[in-house]
Amino acid sequence: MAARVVGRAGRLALVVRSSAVRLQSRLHGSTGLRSGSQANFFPPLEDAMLPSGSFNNRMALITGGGTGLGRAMTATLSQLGAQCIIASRKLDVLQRTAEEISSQTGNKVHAVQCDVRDPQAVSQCVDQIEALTGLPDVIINNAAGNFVCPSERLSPNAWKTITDIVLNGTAFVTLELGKRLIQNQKGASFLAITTIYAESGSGFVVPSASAKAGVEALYKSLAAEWGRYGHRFNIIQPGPIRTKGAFSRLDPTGAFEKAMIDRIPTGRLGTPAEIANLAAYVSSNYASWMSGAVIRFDGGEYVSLAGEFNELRSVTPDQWKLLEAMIRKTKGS
Ligand SMILES: CCCCCCCCC/C=C\C=C\C(=O)SCCNC(=O)CCNC(=O)[C@H](O)C(C)(C)COP(=O)(O)OP(=O)(O)OC[C@H]1O[C@@H](n2cnc3c(N)ncnc32)[C@H](O)[C@@H]1OP(=O)(O)O
Ligand SMILES: NC(=O)C1=CN([C@@H]2O[C@H](COP(=O)(O)OP(=O)(O)OC[C@H]3O[C@@H](n4cnc5c(N)ncnc54)[C@H](OP(=O)(O)O)[C@@H]3O)[C@@H](O)[C@H]2O)C=CC1
Repeated sequence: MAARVVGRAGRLALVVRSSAVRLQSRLHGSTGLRSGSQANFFPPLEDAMLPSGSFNNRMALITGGGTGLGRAMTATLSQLGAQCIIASRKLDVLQRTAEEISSQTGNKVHAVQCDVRDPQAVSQCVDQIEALTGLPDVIINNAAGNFVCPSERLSPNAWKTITDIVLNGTAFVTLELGKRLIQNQKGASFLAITTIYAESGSGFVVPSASAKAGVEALYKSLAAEWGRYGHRFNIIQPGPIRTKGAFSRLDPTGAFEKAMIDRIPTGRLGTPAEIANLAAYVSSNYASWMSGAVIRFDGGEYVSLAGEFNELRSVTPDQWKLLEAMIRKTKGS
């Protein structure tokens, strides 16, 4: 009896799988029933969302603002009236970005060299910022380092490098600015960019997952402790958004991109402009009651990965009839 049931279930699984695969390949090539077409329902809007002038007379520091998502956030804040300071290791990259954005928006963008792993460099960077613009009203901790690597291949220095940039770097920038802001009785909005796997953990990016989880604990803790000084602390967890920095280190051959898009319910990657709009909102006075928030911004990828029955999306209506009939026939336990 048991063998008959197992046999029938096995045959059904085969039928379900092979017809799903046939349908998938007819619609979308070799894998992924759902990628592509549903993305038409979710077009990315690229223009700045907040009213122009929302950041007039405000100073914003964006770490890692020379490239990728940090650059997009800088462009949006600058367009909305902020005077921005971008800080990271590569001064030439920062200066090029600063000039490009300033020339488009008409608002000054300052480039300051800083390795966030070095607390002394961070302190000197904040001295420079104070001299250039005064203490910032908006701080976005966006700088990060990452690469995919089986954990058994990680050297102690590889671990230290990622955790120093992501967790210690964020802590050094946040504490240095926080202390000076408190001394000057000035409030500010702090935002940290983490990732969806800060919550779940993830193999093959273990130093990054551990450090980003630490950043989330840091920001939630300070949201509770430093509200009394006028500081808000929030977190955005982005899903996949194409940047050279991330994709060259996490999917160097491009082999995983299609499978990744297939599991995103909105059927596409995010765009830098979309996350820039969210970061601008969270950092603006429109969000002055938001603190301690963790905002997942991933097109639905996290819940899609988490639900153990989500693969049933590939079951066809005819197969559902068959499955339902089998389930209804079951009596007792
Ligand atoms: C499934 C498909 C996925 C596709 C895309 C998914 C998108 C979703 C993404 C989700 C989260 C993303 C999070 C991110 O943070 S993305 C941002 C990535 N950007 C960066 O990393 C930019 C900055 N990175 C760097 O500068 C370097 O990559 C760095 C290695 C992090 C730091 O550079 P540097 O200080 O120069 O460090 P070293 O080169 O001296 O290396 C230090 C140490 O680390 C070892 N190491 C370096 N690379 C690797 C590697 N690939 N594998 C193993 N180990 C590595 C290196 O050997 C050194 O150790 P040791 O001295 O012991 O040799
Ligand atoms: N793109 C994506 O899909 C996702 C990205 N994220 C997060 O978004 C943020 C931006 O990533 P993304 O734009 O994709 O990648 P990038 O590689 O473009 O950005 C990382 C930035 O961090 C700076 N940086 C690295 N190390 C240091 C350091 N020691 N000191 C100061 N700055 C440093 C780099 O500048 P420099 O080399 O000049 O120092 C670079 O500008 C990161 O926090 C990342 O974890 C999270 C989830 C998904």
